[in-house]
Amino acid sequence: MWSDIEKRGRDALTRDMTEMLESGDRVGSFNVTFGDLLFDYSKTQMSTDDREALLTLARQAKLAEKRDAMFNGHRINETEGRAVLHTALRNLSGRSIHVDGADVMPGVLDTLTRMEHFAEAIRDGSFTGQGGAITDVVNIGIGGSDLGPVMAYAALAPYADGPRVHYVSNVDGAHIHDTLKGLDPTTTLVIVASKTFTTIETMTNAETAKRWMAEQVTDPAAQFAALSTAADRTADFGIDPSRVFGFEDWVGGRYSVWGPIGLSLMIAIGPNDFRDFLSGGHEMDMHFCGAPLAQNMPVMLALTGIWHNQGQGHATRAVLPYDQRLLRLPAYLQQLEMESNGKRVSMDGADLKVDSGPVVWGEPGTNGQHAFYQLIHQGSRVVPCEFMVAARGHEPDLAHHHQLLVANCLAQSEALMRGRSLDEARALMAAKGLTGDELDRQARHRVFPGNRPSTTLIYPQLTPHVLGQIVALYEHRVFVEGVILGINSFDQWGVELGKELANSLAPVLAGDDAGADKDPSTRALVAYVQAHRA
Ligand SMILES: O=P(O)(O)OC[C@H]1O[C@H](O)[C@H](O)[C@@H](O)[C@@H]1O
Repeated sequence: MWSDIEKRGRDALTRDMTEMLESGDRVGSFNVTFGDLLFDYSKTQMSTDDREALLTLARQAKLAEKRDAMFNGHRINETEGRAVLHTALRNLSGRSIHVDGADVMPGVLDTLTRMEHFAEAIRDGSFTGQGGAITDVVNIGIGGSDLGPVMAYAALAPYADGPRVHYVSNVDGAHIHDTLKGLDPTTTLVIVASKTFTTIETMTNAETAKRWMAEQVTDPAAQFAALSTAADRTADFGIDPSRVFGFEDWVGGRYSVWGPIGLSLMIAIGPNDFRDFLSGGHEMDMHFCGAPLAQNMPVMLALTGIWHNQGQGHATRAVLPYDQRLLRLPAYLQQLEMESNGKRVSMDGADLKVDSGPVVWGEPGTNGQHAFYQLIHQGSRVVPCEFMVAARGHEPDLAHHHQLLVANCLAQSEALMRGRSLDEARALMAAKGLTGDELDRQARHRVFPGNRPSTTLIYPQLTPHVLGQIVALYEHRVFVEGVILGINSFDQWGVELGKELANSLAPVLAGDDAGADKDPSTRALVAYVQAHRA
């Protein structure tokens, strides 16, 4: 089956997308609408037959069964023996969900209610710091305990009417130093967000924040809250259980923004808007579970990804939101997609027969246009581009900005597809008065090969509800790609080795260990640091 997809994908590389669009009702057929969203994948080289083959691939991978197993709490994360139920965190339907016979929903909803009371108390000033109402919230976390709330807080800035929220993730002291500088410890709430409550970066930053607060506050722990699955460790840190919001091991870190890890977002935008975010995600869940595969947005987004990556051999994918407030979405999706599907063995431990998930990268438009789009248009490698844009912004007075933004977004996908031929480039140079060899040479630099694929996701406006739909769309896309690749999208063993070696290097850097087991290159780098750090 893979050989068929690979052959189809490679054969299609020379197929003319412009011609494909002219024939039949490709525009009407190569898109999916759901709720507020329109996903257009007509500017690709995928034919109707190819799409059928991809759908067959999905069916052969038992996609529907595996999807149902996830939603029904089966332990599909086999290498960690865990269920995968981030969808329960946004299940506002009243449906119960069982893990090993026990309904998890009462616990989920109870925690949601506790979060809402706490968020409201901060927002209305009934919970105060030792110097008065909370003005600033500092969320300390990394990876999944950071990227989701960071991304969503920026995305939903128009809805933020609570205290300011700041995010500290990096163990680099510069991050916490620059964040705390200028904050008043007596009116700051620190949230320590860590599923495991052992992550070295987070615990180091949390201790530093506690010392900072202790300089001016008699009871620093009273201005700390914790989000974690490890209640015992939060207690050891000194955080009162009334400000600990727990979750279960069936919430993966990179899928955790919907639950307690989203507390900073909830404090910023308020519980009602947070519920809108959840309901957007939940609607996408219902769509994913109910829509036929060919009209299923996550499925078609995933199959387009498989087509471009494994089928056509394009090793990267660019995510290009024409939405400045989605500036952290590419980083969020890097964790979601690459930590989930960057794996070279299948569920049973055998080597994958095809490449694992692609390298994901991107920046908001229009900024990227003035930076890396050169390569996207004229480089020798093809980069499938995933554009996204809102029909309207949040600034009615600046509607002309938004119109320019949308025009640029649509123009880029048009330019990628259309390109500019040598004849067209020659005509341009002739019009400038060039002739002979000079005309030819200058024209060649101005050729755009075109026929480069892209997809576009359009939504009316970036509301909490729409953001919920988009994030859940991408989560399920990752799931579908993982199922088709036959891998476990829910573990992350690939991050462990570096952590272990960092732990063993710390005493070497400190000079307490000679580092005899380290390679010559690493020893030389250590020696450099030791010589220059004084
Ligand atoms: O939430 P924590 O337990 O602190 O984990 C934070 C992050 O670190 C780990 O190394 C994983 O790579 C991430 O998936 C996780 O989100």
